[in-house]
Amino acid sequence: MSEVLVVVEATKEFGVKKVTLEMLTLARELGTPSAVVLGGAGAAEALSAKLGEYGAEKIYAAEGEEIDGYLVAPKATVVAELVKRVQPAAVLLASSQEGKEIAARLAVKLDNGILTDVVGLAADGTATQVAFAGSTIVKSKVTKGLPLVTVRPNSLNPAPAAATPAVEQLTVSVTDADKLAKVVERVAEQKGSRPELTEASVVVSGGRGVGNADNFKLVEEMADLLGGAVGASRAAVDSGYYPHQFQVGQTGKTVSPQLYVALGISGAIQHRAGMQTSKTIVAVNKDAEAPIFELADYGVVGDLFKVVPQAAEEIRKRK
Ligand SMILES: Cc1cc2nc3c(=O)[nH]c(=O)nc-3n(C[C@H](O)[C@H](O)[C@H](O)COP(=O)(O)OP(=O)(O)OC[C@H]3O[C@@H](n4cnc5c(N)ncnc54)[C@H](O)[C@@H]3O)c2cc1C
Repeated sequence: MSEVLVVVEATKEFGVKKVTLEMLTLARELGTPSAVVLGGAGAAEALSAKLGEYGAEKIYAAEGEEIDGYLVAPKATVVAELVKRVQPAAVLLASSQEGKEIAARLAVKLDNGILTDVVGLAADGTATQVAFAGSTIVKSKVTKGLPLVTVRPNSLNPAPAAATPAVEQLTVSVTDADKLAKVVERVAEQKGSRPELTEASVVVSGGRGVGNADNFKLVEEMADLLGGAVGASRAAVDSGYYPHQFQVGQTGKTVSPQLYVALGISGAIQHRAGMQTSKTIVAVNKDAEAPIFELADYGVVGDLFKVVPQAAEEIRKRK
């Protein structure tokens, strides 16, 4: 079976991201998964056990300052060279900011088609995407080159399938043009005990209806009760209620959890763009005409300051 390249997303603190495990699971249905690790020295060794646990038969590693010290351009160059050499059946990247940018550059370098935000990929290269607030399923195929797709996090359940990957170090030869944007400093994001927003299986988001920054405690409390992450609408972020890195939507993060709870959010199209593929959507809004109710599986028309404490109380009881 042909190789399927999976470009690994990982963090120093938490290791391999869940979306990578999803991509390895998907890759096993298409061919033989090979993980591509692009990072600092020793990254492949640190990640190999986890990648093997989810079926990576091989790990291609491009490591060191040439890769880690710059933004995405060197990564795209390395993956493009690898694709030309191994001629994989498909290339999978995460639908993250970085994954999409590498994929776009790859498509240009290889003169290849690209599909983003894919939630499924069949062995014949037919990709599934979800559009228009989840109301339309789109089936598409790359018509030029190989299936080059970015996979939306939380699209499938990662399943382990043990393998013992051999690690192959790649020779990194990047051009000066790849080094035009250098990383000068890295500051670790302050993280609490909550899951990462794009990886969480439960997201509780607050909008302008939450009223002020202090009231966001209510949103946080609900998220903690459900073991979820906190999100926010742009209006909430712009009003200073919650930090920008938690914004969900077109100009924020894309989430696709099992459960999305929208508190005091109207459901503007730009907000929907970031959460419409959530499996179950619950909305609390005092306006029965709010567009979020067109999308919600369960809706409560009411004042969130009355509804949320009651819901929290009930969840606590059932716990
Ligand atoms: C180019 C562009 C990009 C954008 N990108 C994004 C994006 O990434 N993410 C995003 O979210 N938006 C984005 N927006 C903004 C978007 O259009 C909306 O303005 C925004 O989503 C509205 O946020 P909201 O629903 O919190 O606020 P509002 O639209 O003001 O809605 C607040 C809601 O809270 C309800 N409410 C008020 N008080 C209570 C209460 N006590 N209890 C219950 N309900 C209550 C109201 O009935 C109302 O429906 C973008 C806009 C543009 C033009």
